Amino acid sequence: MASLHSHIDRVLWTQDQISSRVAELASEISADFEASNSPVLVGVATGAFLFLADLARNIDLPISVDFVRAQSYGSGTLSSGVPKLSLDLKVDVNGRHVILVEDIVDTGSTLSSLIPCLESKGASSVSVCSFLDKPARRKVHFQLVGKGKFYRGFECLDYFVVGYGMDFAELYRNLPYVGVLKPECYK
Ligand SMILES: O=P(O)(O)OC[C@H]1O[C@H](OP(=O)(O)OP(=O)(O)O)[C@H](O)[C@@H]1O
Ligand code: HPA
Ligand SMILES: [Mg+2]
Repeated sequence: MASLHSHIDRVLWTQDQISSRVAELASEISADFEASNSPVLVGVATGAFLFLADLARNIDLPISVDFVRAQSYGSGTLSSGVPKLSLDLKVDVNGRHVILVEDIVDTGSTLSSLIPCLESKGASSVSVCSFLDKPARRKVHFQLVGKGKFYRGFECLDYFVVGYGMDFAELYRNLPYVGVLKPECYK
């Protein structure tokens, strides 16, 4: 049977490169907050699930973890521009520092919709930690107010990438590295 890996044209970040960068991001976050006022990591499902799990395990603070859901890509490679959001948090973020954890910032519309929602729930700051940032595709520039900070793992060139949580048509999220599919697999 053909391997999942045979669908990949090019690996952009290997498993080792990912784990060392995630550890660096976690150290930066650990240094930026006090244990007495530690952040809530809010993962944006589904794409952030692996990054959130790895990041959280490397943070040396008593953090809380929760999820929101956002969907704007469906089964293609283009954003609808209007993310469907589900914001049913279990953790009360009122008066807490929130870090929104994303797999990728692409057009910016998902974060531009989510950040004001977290602010309106009373978060004392909203930061973003995204594994990838693809500035070449940006259409909406998200704003971080006050102490909000943008942590980013790697800058991504203008490729539609898969792996480490990121999908094409709900597949390939389980690849432990990030790569680009062979052209025939995007059909
Ligand atoms: O900056 P943007 O253009 O808004 O793109 C980024 C968002 O798109 C992807 O989610 P998607 O909507 O595909 O849902 P998923 O997380 O379930 O894959 C990705 O996980 C980010 O959440
Ligand atoms: O490049 C991407 N890959 C997978 N999902 C995405 N969502 C936004 N951009 C991407
Ligand atoms: Mg997502």
